[in-house]
Amino acid sequence: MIKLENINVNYHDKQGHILQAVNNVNLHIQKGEIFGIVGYSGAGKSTLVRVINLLQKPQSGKVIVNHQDLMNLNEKQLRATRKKIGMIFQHFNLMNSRTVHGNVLYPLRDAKLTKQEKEQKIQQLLELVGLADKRDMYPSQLSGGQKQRVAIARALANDPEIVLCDEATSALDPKNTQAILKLLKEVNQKLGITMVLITHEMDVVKEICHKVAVMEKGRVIEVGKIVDIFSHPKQSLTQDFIYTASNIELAYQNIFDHPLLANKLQNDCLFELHYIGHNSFNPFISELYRRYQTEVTILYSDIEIIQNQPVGNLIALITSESTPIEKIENYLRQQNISMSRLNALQHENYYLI
Ligand SMILES: Nc1ncnc2c1ncn2[C@@H]1O[C@H](COP(=O)(O)OP(=O)(O)OP(=O)(O)O)[C@@H](O)[C@H]1O
Repeated sequence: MIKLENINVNYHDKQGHILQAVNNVNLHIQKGEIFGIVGYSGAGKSTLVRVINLLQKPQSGKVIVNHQDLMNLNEKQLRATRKKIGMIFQHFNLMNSRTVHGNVLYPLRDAKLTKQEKEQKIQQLLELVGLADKRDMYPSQLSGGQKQRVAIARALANDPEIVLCDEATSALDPKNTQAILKLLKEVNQKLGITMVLITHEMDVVKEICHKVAVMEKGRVIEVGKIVDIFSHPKQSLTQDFIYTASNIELAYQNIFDHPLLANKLQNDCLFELHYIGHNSFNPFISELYRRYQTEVTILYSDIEIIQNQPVGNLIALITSESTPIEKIENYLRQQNISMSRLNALQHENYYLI
């Protein structure tokens, strides 16, 4: 559906220096997917997402949407294509002088529909986003979450095939964030709209995306299905993002600060285990004891359901007197449980070895 090939975007700063905001990016986004692009501020996410509808023209590369290279379109063709790509912004970008109804009507001003058809459409959209009773209100009379609902209705007015969401929930409180993510998911499922969602919050990605690309300094450094990325992140930046979206970092702090654990940490091996799918329910801890008389003390554990798959994380002390730890690692690997040993003595800056 969307193919970005070798995209490069450069900016010039006031001193005339070139800044490479997007550096040779290749992405393939399938029809009907919710695709997340995550990265810290300045990574190039907004620039990249604006390339998809050519609001930002790249210096080089191909932007292919529905088998059409947008770089080859003339202005009129591009305007028609852009109508099929809706956009939602962090700060809603509503017109304050128009009512909710007026904001949703605006993108329909040139549509080849009768007045009655337009009214019917607006009514349907306002019902979809749960704002039918607010149609005559002005943006200043709405909460942030309600404003974003208006923005979503407006983005859907021209029956887009793609919706680009630029930090759509970053200005909202946690409750409204959840409600807007739920609505976006519904829109994706009911209308089959492909969504590209940029954010600096891995929690948002975890909640609704099917796939994610991680960006750093203009480059895509890792891309994959959510479950794979969360269970086996390859890059340390990806791991950082995942840690911030879980309680694992706090768990480490508590573990290393705990006076009773300090001695134990000197003698026993501390491990981080990750597993996905059915393994989350396998009684592997009792199995380790039965097979190898190995004791596992769980210091932290959680199981999340990501894209309908259980994903488990565990921090545990493993005491194995008679069996070499390599044998245990081997056994767990056979169960598709990945295991990393932590050097507990370096706990100021704990690290995986
Ligand atoms: N119009 C511009 N002129 C010059 N530099 C720009 C322009 N727009 C963005 N940049 C720079 O390009 C880089 C990428 O910016 P971009 O906004 O795409 O990143 P981002 O990941 O979306 O960040 P944020 O989450 O803060 O919006 C940054 O260093 C930014 O300062």
